[in-house]
Amino acid sequence: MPKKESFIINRLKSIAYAVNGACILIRTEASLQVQIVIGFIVTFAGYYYAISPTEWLIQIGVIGIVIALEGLNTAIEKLADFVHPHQHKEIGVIKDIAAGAVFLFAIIAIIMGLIIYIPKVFKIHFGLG
Ligand SMILES: Nc1ncnc2c1ncn2[C@@H]1O[C@H](COP(=O)(O)OP(=O)(O)OP(=O)(O)O)[C@@H](O)[C@H]1O
Repeated sequence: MPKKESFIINRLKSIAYAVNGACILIRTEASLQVQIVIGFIVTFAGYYYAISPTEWLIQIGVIGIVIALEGLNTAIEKLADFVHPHQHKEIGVIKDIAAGAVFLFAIIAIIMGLIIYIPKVFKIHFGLG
């Protein structure tokens, strides 16, 4: 009977697998790379417009959710291609739905960004508010 590995060894292995997955995503997925660049741009904007600690928490949370959703979308696309490598109407619908979920949250993220930044832009650049 194979020796059961300790709880800690198993957890460390899980972290190593997850880090490997994150590296694959960052290296190979253009859409995720775009999201990361946008994440850096809004982080710069956060410093520039001196957003509050609560706004930082919201902004970092939203960036994290967008990147995580993009990663899950990629996993669904790869799974769909592996299970059914040829064109199929249902595979198309499955991929569209996965992409649609990311898109819906991206719209929410943009609205949240506008709510945070529009008053600051008007105050700093137009002296209003
Ligand atoms: N096997 C397929 N059968 C039917 N339609 C497909 C299939 N593969 C892709 N499609 C259609 O093409 C769209 C784009 O699919 P694709 O896998 O290229 O994703 P993508 O959004 O371009 O992702 P990425 O650029 O990250 O690879 C899908 O949303 C779907 O409508």
